[in-house]
Amino acid sequence: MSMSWADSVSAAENPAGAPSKSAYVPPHLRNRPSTDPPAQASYAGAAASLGNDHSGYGIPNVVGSRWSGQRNEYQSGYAGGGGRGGGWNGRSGGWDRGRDREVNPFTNDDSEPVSELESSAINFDAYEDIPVETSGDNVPPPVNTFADIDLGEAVNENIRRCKYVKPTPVQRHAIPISLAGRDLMACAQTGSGKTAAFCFPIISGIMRGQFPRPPRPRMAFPLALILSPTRELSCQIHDEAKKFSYQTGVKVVVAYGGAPINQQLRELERGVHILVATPGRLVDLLERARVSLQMIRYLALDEADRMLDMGFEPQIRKIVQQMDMPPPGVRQTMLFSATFPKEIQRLASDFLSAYIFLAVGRVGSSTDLIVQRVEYVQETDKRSHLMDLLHAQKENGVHGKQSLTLVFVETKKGADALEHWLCMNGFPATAIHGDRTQQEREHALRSFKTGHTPILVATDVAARGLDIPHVAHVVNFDLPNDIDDYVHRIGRTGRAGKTGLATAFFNENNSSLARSLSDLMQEANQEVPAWLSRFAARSTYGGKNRRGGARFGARDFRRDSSYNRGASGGATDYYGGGANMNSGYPSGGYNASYGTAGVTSAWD
Ligand SMILES: Nc1ncnc2c1ncn2[C@@H]1O[C@H](COP(=O)(O)OP(=O)(O)OP(=O)(O)O)[C@@H](O)[C@H]1O
Repeated sequence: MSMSWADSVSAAENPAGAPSKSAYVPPHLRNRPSTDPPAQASYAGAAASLGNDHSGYGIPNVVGSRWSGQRNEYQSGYAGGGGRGGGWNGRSGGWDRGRDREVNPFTNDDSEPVSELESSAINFDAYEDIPVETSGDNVPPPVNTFADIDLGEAVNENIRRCKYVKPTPVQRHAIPISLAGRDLMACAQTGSGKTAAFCFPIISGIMRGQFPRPPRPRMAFPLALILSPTRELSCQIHDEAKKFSYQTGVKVVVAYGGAPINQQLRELERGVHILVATPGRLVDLLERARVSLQMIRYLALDEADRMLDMGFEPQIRKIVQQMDMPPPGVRQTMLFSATFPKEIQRLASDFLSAYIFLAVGRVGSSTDLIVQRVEYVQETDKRSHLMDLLHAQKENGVHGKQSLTLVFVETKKGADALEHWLCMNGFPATAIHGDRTQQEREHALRSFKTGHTPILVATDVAARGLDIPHVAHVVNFDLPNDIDDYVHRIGRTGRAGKTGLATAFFNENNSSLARSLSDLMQEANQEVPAWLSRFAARSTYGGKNRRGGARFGARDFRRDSSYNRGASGGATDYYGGGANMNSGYPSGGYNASYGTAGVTSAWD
């Protein structure tokens, strides 16, 4: 089957101000009447300024009168896009303080020097004919070029600096949907450009929006919140968002655990429009009353299914539903991932209002840019087998400075042990896992990215989102229990139209994964070894396998008959029936309930 990207180129359960009895109430929320909607009027597009006249709150003046003579009015209106009156036009709008301190993010790239060139060399032909499905009411049509989207000149200039020639398929569909002010649940394959798909509309919306003045000094009132599950991913999104927002005046700040909080607090005090954060550190900042979410206009969850699974859901509910964030419908919410189990979709719908579901490629599928191999290897033979692979790579010249190998293991101890063993055997390796200090984690990643240590041994902490150029080979030394984790792990290679290789060591311990692995490989046009098919035939779906007893492939859970029967009126509330399918999907869905996916390694 051809699998490429087609078009080439509650209202919250517990609304703000009504924390549950047992919930922690930060000082700035205490004694608030429970019915007080946070800054409601401001979200109606009322003219207000985010200008900072508070001492010590040095954020740029978004639409304050001081800048009125320098802005361009945006003529193309977007419903719900945050108002039209204010647009900034790149360099003419900017920070009233600290502007000249804005470091040029395009000269501050610690990745390989070739990376910029490669961005422009994205192989869009690889993405022909990918199935795209949208469902929901009045889905805005996709665009073909960045010029078709009115993101503003400053953002367009940054797109050119990034060397993005045309939008990837998920960007073609997701950006117009978001610019139209619609909530979105988007599923697209690893490495397909989801970060820009949610960053561009947020930046553009903040640039053209009119927002009220932050009510308090010494407290940060971001307009947009981007949550991601790991520190490294948050840093990466922050770096990307800074490139996309360079010289727009939109200020992006990152907050994540393991790094000194005082530095992050100082940064926040200087002002923030877009806060990129890991959930744990954000909860800390909220509890210290140093951040308020009452002005949040945009909420994006990257790796949304991970953010809503057992490990993170309570923290996310606390942040989104139990603090002072405006409810769905008032804020705009965007959920992105490469995988979206139906049970997680169901949970996620609590956070969304009349949303559009977008699937580019089959939900949870892997890209066929990645050649997948599975080898039968007993536990005791894994090290020597890995050594053979690495030796072969060396001999074939695949393993050079530009080609990196990422080796996934199940445990932190296992990562330490394998790193040590590889180094002892003459293979320059480093490791990343949750028991390492943040400094060690960052050092390991840098050393890997620059090719100094071209082998990185990692737990699942590195499985999601990380965009490391030149990862030529992903080895699943230990396979995960969950097929979605496998999809994310192998997705560290074969990104942005490039090809990659993924090798998995399989043995009896992985029997429960056999069927979903075999289905996934078949679906991605990979050769499935006969022995794996035999394992698959013997095994049933189950255990921690989220796909349950269904056929591979999933879609908007609102289209399930069980959902429509079970939800009293919910089906019509959520899903207006306007489904758009550019290509057929198998009728099977997820039948089994979502299991307790292993959350072992230290996230955040
Ligand atoms: N329009 C574009 N043209 C060229 N390159 C692009 C474009 N959009 C994104 N990229 C590049 O593609 C790579 C992958 O993008 P990104 O990290 O956003 O993928 P992703 O879909 O979020 O992946 P994952 O599911 O693993 O998180 C990045 O290096 C990014 O710079």
